Amino acid sequence: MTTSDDAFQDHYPENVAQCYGCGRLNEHGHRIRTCWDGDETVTRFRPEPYHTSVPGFAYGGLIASLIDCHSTGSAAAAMYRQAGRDMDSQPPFRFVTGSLHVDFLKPTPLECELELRGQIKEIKGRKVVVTTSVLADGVVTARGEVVAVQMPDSFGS
Ligand SMILES: CCCCCCCCCCCC(=O)SCCNC(=O)CCNC(=O)[C@H](O)C(C)(C)COP(=O)(O)OP(=O)(O)OC[C@H]1O[C@@H](n2cnc3c(N)ncnc32)[C@H](O)[C@@H]1OP(=O)(O)O
Repeated sequence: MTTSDDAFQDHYPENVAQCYGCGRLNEHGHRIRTCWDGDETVTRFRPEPYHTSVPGFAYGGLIASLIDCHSTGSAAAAMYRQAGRDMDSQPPFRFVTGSLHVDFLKPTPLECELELRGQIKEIKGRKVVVTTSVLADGVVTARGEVVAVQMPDSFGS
């Protein structure tokens, strides 16, 4: 059962909850948590000092990683929402990243909480396209677009 305090990632089945970006079971990962805010999705994340690129600013790979997992989580939630289904219902919708595009618009400061806001651009068949903005103190510093595709049964074989 989904409650208003739950993050999408709280509902990932254990076999997809190890992801470095979003897996709640990965103690070394970012463990991002994403929720709906109306028709947008929101993740808040505070970088650590070791996420540095240029001193004082966040590493671009971190930003890309946050956009990636924020967007795949948003894709899954959007698919459940479109189907009128609870995120714990079966069979699960599991998404992987087909494509990740990131524009770094401004340096992203390290010492503030980042807000990621996602919008569902398209849902078509097994594909969901999500656009995600990264905001630092209300200023958009990066923008990404992710094509998330439902994991085929043959994934990895
Ligand atoms: C609650 C549980 C949550 C579970 C959530 C779990 C969260 C884990 C998040 C992990 C995030 C990651 O790092 S995932 C790890 C990194 N990613 C991967 O390893 C994925 C590796 N790639 C693949 O396995 C495959 O290429 C796939 C699954 C992405 C796509 O292969 P496919 O399944 O054969 O796809 P296919 O039928 O050809 O295409 C379906 C549609 O997607 C489009 N499409 C496919 N690939 C691309 C692409 N690279 N760029 C653009 N678009 C693409 C096609 O044009 C088509 O659109 P149309 O013609 O219908 O319009």
